[in-house]
Amino acid sequence: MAENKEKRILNFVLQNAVRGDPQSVVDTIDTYCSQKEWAMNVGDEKGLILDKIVEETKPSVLLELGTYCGYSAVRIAGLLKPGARLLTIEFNPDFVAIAKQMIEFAGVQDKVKILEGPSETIIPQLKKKHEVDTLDFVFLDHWKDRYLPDTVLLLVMCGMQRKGSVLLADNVICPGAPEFIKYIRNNNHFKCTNFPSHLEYMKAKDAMEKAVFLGPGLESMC
Ligand SMILES: CCCNc1ncnc2c1ncn2[C@@H]1O[C@H](/C=C/CNC(=O)c2cc(-c3ccc(F)cc3)cc(O)c2O)[C@H](C)[C@H]1O
Ligand SMILES: [Mg+2]
Repeated sequence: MAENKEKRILNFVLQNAVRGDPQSVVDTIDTYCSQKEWAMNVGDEKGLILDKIVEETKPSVLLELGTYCGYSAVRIAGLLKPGARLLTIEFNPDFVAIAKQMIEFAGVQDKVKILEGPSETIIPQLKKKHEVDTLDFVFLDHWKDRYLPDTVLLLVMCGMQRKGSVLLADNVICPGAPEFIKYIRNNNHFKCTNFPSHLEYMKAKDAMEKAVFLGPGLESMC
């Protein structure tokens, strides 16, 4: 297998983190990516915002779009109550392989299921194939121009958002997700909150956007 950055991150974790300890895996990735090679993990600063929102939402069924190396999947899984589960979608098989090993090393494999494939194919399968009724929490961190189409897909699938379910989007400043932001802030079925922060491991400004679904209006009753 080609030696690449993601493989080096995984190997650094396997050699330096504490097996079965999600926080140790997260801290070890942050150490590597801040000192050796930058990578697009949500990181330690925005990670604290993610932690707080997951903890206050107390979700049972969660979805992540864009697993990459599994950093946020491990971070989120470490906060989940017994029985809660995270589904994470990733279409690059090399990253699926990396994330699988990262998740298993962290000992959270019973809470996290990686769904391999493009989100636009997997999302319509969530109800029937993956027994998802509604989603309590969705973390958007995949290609930024896919945030909006996938949010609409999740809504259109009906029941994918119950009253109070939370969407959290990374990178709404850097690289930015302007179409998503324009849509979600103008949609009166969502209550939006912006969380200013910084790009992972850098000084550049970034932010996360939280959007709480207020429930379907009559016009969108399915
Ligand atoms: C079309 C298929 C869609 N459906 C899909 N279905 C399944 N999986 C998908 C889909 N689309 C993408 N993925 C996977 O998700 C991951 C992609 C993650 C993307 N993240 C960024 O681009 C980013 C950039 C920067 C950044 C900031 C500043 C810079 F200077 C440089 C970079 C920072 C950040 O925090 C960032 O998260 C993974 C690599 C990719 O295979
Ligand atoms: Mg990101």
